[in-house]
Amino acid sequence: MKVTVVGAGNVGASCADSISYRGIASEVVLLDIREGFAEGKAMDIMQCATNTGFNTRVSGVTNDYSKTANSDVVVITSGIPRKPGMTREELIGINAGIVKSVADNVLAHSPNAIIVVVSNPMDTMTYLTLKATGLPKNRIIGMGGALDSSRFRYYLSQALDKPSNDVSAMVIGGHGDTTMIPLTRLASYNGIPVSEFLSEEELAKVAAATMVGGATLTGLLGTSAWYAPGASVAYLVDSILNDQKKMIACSVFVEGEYGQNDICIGVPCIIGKNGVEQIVDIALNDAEKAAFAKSADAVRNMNADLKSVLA
Ligand SMILES: NC(=O)c1ccc[n+]([C@@H]2O[C@H](COP(=O)([O-])OP(=O)(O)OC[C@H]3O[C@@H](n4cnc5c(N)ncnc54)[C@H](O)[C@@H]3O)[C@@H](O)[C@H]2O)c1
Ligand SMILES: O=C(O)C[C@H](O)C(=O)O
Repeated sequence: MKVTVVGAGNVGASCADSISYRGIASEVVLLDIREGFAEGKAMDIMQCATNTGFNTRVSGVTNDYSKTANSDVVVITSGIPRKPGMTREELIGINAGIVKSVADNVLAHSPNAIIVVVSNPMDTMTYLTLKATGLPKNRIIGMGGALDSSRFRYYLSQALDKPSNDVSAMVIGGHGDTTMIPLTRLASYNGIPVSEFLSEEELAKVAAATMVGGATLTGLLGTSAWYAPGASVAYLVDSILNDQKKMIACSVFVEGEYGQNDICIGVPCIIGKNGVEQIVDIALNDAEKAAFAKSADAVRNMNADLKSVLA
């Protein structure tokens, strides 16, 4: 199985590293516009093979899409990241043009690929990719919820002082500092509601930390995060290529689910060889419904800025 990762920067390279380290695909192509950069990242990753024991072939190319031909999955990470103090939404001006041209190039060489969109503002870039390519909605998946959910589980595990893998929790809604919805009511520690162990105040703190998880890391690092984003993409790609049918919160095109239409937003999805195989439309309580409607409005407003790119 072949995966192309467009953008060999922090997230793209980390994603290629995670996919090859875990043997998820037989071939990974990294593509970047910076001369020699993807080639260098690919060579560095390949030189891990004997120490970590993987057999994935990783190669890098400078803007040569012919080398990406017939990819099963294409991950788009090209574009600029935010700096401390910025929101993801501020990246739209530069990233929309990049993502659109990349999506056109990708499709010309891999007409059957499933596309995973990572570039920010991710929900809007996912919507743009869907509209610009005209691909069926099951083949365009925005990655954000997998990362936000892993951060939610991390913060819960810190508050519980227990391992993250014993915690089950999901974040839905937009992938933005104010649009994420950590589903605290449904989070559990080994099947037991977390509210049995943490006070309302502690849970509110965990939810707030989750929502600004990306901003916190950007403040510490000077640019946005990459290890957990790369690993989250690999987790999603694994479910596609190996038809695992995992339930993962992804930004997908909704048509009536959660009371919304004509936007891409984070909802629980069954992810398998056909991409998005099902949207799991669970019953939210009134507060969660209100939060989802507000999040959807913000995502919809952002999409309005795409008019000139999609014209
Ligand atoms: N969805 C998420 O959960 C999530 C997580 C982390 C980062 N991101 C986003 O991913 C994007 C990349 O972040 P990063 O930290 O890897 O940035 P980065 O600057 O390290 O890497 C971006 C790379 O894209 C390349 N690039 C730019 N234009 C290109 C084009 N037209 N074709 C091919 N490559 C091109 C650049 O040369 C660069 O190497 C940002 O928009 C960031 O906000 C999203
Ligand atoms: O925070 C960012 O800007 C990057 C990414 O969306 C993240 O959540 O790490």
